[in-house]
Amino acid sequence: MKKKWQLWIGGKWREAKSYEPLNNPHTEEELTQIGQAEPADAIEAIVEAHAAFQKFRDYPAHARAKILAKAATIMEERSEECAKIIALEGAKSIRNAREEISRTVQTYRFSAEAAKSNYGERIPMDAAEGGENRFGFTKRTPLGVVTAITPFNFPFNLVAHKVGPAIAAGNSIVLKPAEQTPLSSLFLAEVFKEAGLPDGVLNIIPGKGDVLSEALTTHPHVKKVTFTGSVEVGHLIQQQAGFRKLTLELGSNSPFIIDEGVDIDKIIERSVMGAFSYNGQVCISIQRIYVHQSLYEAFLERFVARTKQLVAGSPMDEKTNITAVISKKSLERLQEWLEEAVQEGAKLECGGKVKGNVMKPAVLTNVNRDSKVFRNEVFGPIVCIFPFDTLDEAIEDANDSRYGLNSGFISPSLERAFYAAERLETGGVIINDIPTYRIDNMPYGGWKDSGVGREGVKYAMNEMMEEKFISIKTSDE
Ligand SMILES: NC(=O)c1ccc[n+]([C@@H]2O[C@H](COP(=O)([O-])OP(=O)(O)OC[C@H]3O[C@@H](n4cnc5c(N)ncnc54)[C@H](O)[C@@H]3O)[C@@H](O)[C@H]2O)c1
Ligand SMILES: O=C[C@H](O)CS(=O)(=O)O
Repeated sequence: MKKKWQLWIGGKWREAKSYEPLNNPHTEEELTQIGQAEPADAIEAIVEAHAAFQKFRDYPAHARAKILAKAATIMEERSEECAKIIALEGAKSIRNAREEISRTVQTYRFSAEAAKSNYGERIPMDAAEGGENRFGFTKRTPLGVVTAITPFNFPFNLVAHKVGPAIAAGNSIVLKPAEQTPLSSLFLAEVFKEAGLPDGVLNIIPGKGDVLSEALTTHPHVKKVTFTGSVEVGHLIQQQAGFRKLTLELGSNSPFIIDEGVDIDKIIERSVMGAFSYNGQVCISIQRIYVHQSLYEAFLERFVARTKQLVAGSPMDEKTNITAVISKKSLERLQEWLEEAVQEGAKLECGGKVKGNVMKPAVLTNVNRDSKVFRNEVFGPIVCIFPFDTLDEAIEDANDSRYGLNSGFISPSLERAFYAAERLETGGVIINDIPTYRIDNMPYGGWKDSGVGREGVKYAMNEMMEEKFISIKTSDE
């Protein structure tokens, strides 16, 4: 590991004015020092990106695809090294970290394919009087400089969901990674250099969000801002970005409905993983489980029993399920919300104890619907379980949220599945599985406060392009 990391601007490492230590959230040991970009560095990166775009916009699709495919292969070859980076800086269990890397490789491969599939539409001009002897079509063209601000929890793959589509479209990028997990992004400097990406197309400037936000969202060269993170910061960015194109991938408190007639033995493992994978620090983590009254007691008993078996330990240990949450601040908030929920009437069925920065996964029942663990996004190892009588009641409860990213519904009845799918107010409805399901080519994004726009490589790429209509008069007759 390098002793310190500089800023990656215009295809070169540049000295930062100041450096801050990056600590391992599990051991609290210092890993390295990270250069902190200032607004002037952000502007320099934007100017470099703008200059690089002037040539990169004309790179043919096959050349962009080749760079992306090569980057994917380099990452695949170095996948264990990448997984260790996530485990060290994000305290993600090494098994989950490996899964993230294998998805990241695929996200870059999807991006390589998307680069070659930028189709337009032929418009039937003669459908309107006056449209005879004209040929009309649409074409999508790149925007220019895209700025990307990313969260800590999937530091390779959620960055890939921005960098991959941006390069596929022919844009240039300035990336500001999360303060907690900058190493995963800085690693890309080497990967894309080796893959043949021209200097200046990808710039990486770690630093503080509030310090860099204005430059990244308001500079005249910036044509699109793509943000993944909390609702609170998303709203600030939306206010700053004005009329610029904007994608906001924000938080949620995902519901999972388990209908009558379901074989619960088949879903316990998946439900526990959906609630507690990466300590619940996943935007589509299961936060609220609604179980049909006829299954409630049995489900609760088995869910709690399996939760108690989860192994807490070091992220580097192959057996570990539960690790340190990302920061002390986050841990304190989780403890506060848990205590408050219990004071407001909830029953703590298991978990909640804290050792070091690790919280044992907590299961709550009888939760008051005004408690923060119900209303807000928990983003930690706490899940709430409720019984329901009728399907309408479960759907109404699931929709009782300001968020709407993914929901899950499981039922032996196709009719009830379609009924629920029509009525659940979320960007994705995952039938017969948990809401935590995502593959990287599916359209993905939120309703309500969970966001604006869609990712999932092809969808993100389309939102990083401008559509142009071209009409050609083919004859004077
Ligand atoms: N919908 C999705 O696809 C998705 C995916 C992952 C995470 N998330 C959400 O992200 C959140 C957790 O991640 P986090 O803690 O890193 O989120 P966060 O909002 O605290 O930080 C995200 C990014 O925003 C930056 N930032 C912070 N303050 C800023 C400001 N004032 N202006 C501009 N940028 C600022 C941070 O430095 C970081 O890079 C959760 O809410 C989670 O649900 C959503
Ligand atoms: O944290 C939210 C992520 O979008 C989940 S996933 O990595 O895309 O599955």
